[in-house]
Amino acid sequence: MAPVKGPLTPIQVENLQFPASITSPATAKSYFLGGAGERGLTIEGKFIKFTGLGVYLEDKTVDSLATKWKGKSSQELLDSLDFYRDIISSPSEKLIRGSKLRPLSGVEYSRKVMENCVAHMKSTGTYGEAEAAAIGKFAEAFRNLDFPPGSSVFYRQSPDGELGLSFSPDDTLPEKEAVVIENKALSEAVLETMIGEHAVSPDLKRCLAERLPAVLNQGLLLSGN
Ligand SMILES: O=C(/C=C/c1ccc(O)cc1)c1c(O)cc(O)cc1O
Repeated sequence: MAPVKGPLTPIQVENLQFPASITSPATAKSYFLGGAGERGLTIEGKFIKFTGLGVYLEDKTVDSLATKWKGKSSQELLDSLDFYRDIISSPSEKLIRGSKLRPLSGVEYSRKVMENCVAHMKSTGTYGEAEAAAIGKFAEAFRNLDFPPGSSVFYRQSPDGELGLSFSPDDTLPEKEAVVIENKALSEAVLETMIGEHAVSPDLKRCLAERLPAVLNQGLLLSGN
């Protein structure tokens, strides 16, 4: 397939801007913005938005998704758990940005992410000793951190199972990763908990389903960064 071109735009989630593309300062690898959305919790009957999540994909992800999903409508994609599972397991790198809308401590934030990841891995029978150790490493990476509004966590997921974590005071991708955790089940679980069966951001799922048909059908033209 030719280099992807099409009408991909940046996305705003509350006051957070997610640019239409990101280039890694470490590897010069570029990713396009598949979708972005809010993650909130209902507390005492009120929906409170805590984070904005953006999923960045490599151009070659489009090729791997196109065979099965080209020509499908947004509603068909939204209704297909397999579509999201194919994004999660596609043989390409994904970069996820989780930016804070409200202050959260590293412990508070990571506890929620870990709870969901462990629940998912247990439900699929992939949670064993190696995964428990990987979760320990994940907790340790967040232990002494604080996230003011606007600060970000970047998750780099490689197809061979690396999970790279970077922490940024703003929306810029740091040159150096803080930690790399080698565990495929955990690496995939992070994205699964965001866009999979029990997704913490239905808004992000909807956004991916709305944007990707144009990319799958016409290719990508990054604009308005
Ligand atoms: O975004 C979150 C977690 C947000 C959050 C909100 C309120 C708290 O007291 C703690 C954390 C998130 C995520 O990005 C990914 C995931 O799998 C689960 C989450 O909860």
